[in-house]
Amino acid sequence: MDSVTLTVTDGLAVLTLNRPAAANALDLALKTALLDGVRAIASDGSVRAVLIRAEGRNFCVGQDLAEHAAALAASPERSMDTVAEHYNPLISAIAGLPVPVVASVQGACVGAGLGIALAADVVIAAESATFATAFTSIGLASDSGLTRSLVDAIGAVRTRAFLLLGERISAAQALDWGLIAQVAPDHDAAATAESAARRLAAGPTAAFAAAKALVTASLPPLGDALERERAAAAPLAATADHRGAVAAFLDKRRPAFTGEASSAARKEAT
Ligand SMILES: CCCCCCCCCCCCC/C=C/C(=O)SCCNC(=O)CCNC(=O)[C@H](O)C(C)(C)COP(=O)(O)OP(=O)(O)OC[C@H]1O[C@@H](n2cnc3c(N)ncnc32)[C@H](O)[C@@H]1OP(=O)(O)O
Repeated sequence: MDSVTLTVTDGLAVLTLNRPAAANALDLALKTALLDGVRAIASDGSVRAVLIRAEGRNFCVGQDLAEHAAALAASPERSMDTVAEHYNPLISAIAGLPVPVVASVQGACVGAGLGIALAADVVIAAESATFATAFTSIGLASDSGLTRSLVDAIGAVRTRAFLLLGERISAAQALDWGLIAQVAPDHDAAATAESAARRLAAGPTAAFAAAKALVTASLPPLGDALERERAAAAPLAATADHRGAVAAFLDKRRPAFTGEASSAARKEAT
């Protein structure tokens, strides 16, 4: 089964995460296929709007932690290479598309899955959808551009709390915070998102591109945030807190954090 499907009809590209049995957890195959899909869309001049959606109960639960545990065991330092090789290029490619991008979210939208959704322009969620950052719960800080997209959407104070407390919020709360554009009944959400994307695909594409570019120019550079997140990830991957939290998740038990400083923090302190 393909990790991703991509169709283009009447100017609308529909990119589907297709790993429902794993809650669309991002393994190497899915990350690679997503990046290839967005790059194919970027080079297809016939595309006038994009819909990012997912098969199954959950939109995306972020990095596949089983795969990550194996990478950590092999080489903690190298385990974060995927941030530079996959996550950062993927978020940049989505955010850099000159056409309107709609994300249709159901179920859990977590971690890098939240980063993917917020790289879109319009997020339309099913009322039972939930949103979480999850990073600090596994001893990481943040990635997928969320330190820019969250601050842009909900402000730095709420972003800090969202990252530090690791709470899981409802679609209604996300709408109230200004994190997403619309909430629709569960039975209607996918159709609502597709209808919005089809409307955009039939709209004034040049004007949409200009509007996107103007808003982007008013924000801090996404690339800077992605680079800071990448630099922060590797030292954290080497901490016992991170390794222990990933193991605890896979063992379905609560992690016990020691609070040790990362090697980078230790170096800075000396
Ligand atoms: C060859 C090279 C390979 C290199 C690979 C290296 C990887 C490097 C990683 C880089 C890290 C930086 C980038 C990080 C990106 C991130 O996204 S970090 C955040 C990762 N995501 C999480 O931590 C979320 C963990 N999951 C949860 O918190 C909860 O599951 C949930 C999403 C809030 C949903 O909760 P709930 O509704 O209660 O369902 P659950 O029962 O918990 O889960 C359902 C099943 O899905 C499985 N699952 C959920 N999340 C993941 C995941 N991220 N990875 C793998 N599997 C996941 C969960 O285990 C359940 O499975 P079953 O028990 O089999 O039903």
